[in-house]
Amino acid sequence: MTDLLAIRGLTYKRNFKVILRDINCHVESGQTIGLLGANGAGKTTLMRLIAGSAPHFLGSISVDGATQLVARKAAVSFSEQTNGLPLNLRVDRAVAAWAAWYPDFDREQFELVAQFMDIDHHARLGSLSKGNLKKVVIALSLARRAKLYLLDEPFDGIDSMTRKKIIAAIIQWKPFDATLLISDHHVGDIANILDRVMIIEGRELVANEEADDIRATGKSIEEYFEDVHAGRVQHD
Ligand SMILES: Nc1ncnc2c1ncn2[C@@H]1O[C@H](COP(=O)(O)OP(=O)(O)OP(=O)(O)O)[C@@H](O)[C@H]1O
Repeated sequence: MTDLLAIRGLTYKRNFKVILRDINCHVESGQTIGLLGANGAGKTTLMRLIAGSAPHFLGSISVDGATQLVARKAAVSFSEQTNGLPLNLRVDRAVAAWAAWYPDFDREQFELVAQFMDIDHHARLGSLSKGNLKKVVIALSLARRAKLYLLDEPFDGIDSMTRKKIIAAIIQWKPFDATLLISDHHVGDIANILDRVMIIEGRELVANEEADDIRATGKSIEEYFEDVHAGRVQHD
């Protein structure tokens, strides 16, 4: 396996405040990674930096070997990119817009995911419930043929049946060699599908572990996260 994502010495400030400090990590292709952290830890900010939506930082970020903003943006499908879609747009128009904007958008893939998640193509985005809008966001994000998928809290405010559907869609449609980074603070939902766990705490990346190494200690991913959060796990 090769490094799909490499971050070196990443420090990011906003309004003179350090949001992330000296983040270093390497991620292989094909992995599903849980990016965990309490509210305000910096998960969304890290995703924005990786996706190229926050351009000014110290250090380097490379996705599939690309460090330049345009190449990085092309390699990453980030769920937050859908935030720019007007709420009066119908789902089928949003799909057309995605197909026009992203050359790697695969309509057939979208239709498969949409059918699986019962997405209504004629509904306007603004008329959808929170859960149904999340489904559209996930389907649009997964339908790009990207190297790296960044899903920012895909289960926030979602009922358990819908969560299960979204997780099943993720497992079924993630390309084998693509890497998926999912941020969450409810670890339980995604624990079983994770290959790797990263935890941000106190503005730093304090854990970056193989999920199986954690499981081998007899702890669940959730218990491990709680231990790190409570300072019960020593890190370098
Ligand atoms: N534009 C901004 N200006 C100043 N500070 C910001 C800005 N955006 C985010 N922050 C701060 O950066 C920190 C990290 O925020 P971020 O949204 O990345 O956290 P998060 O881990 O995604 O949180 P949550 O789980 O609540 O979504 C927070 O302290 C937040 O207040």
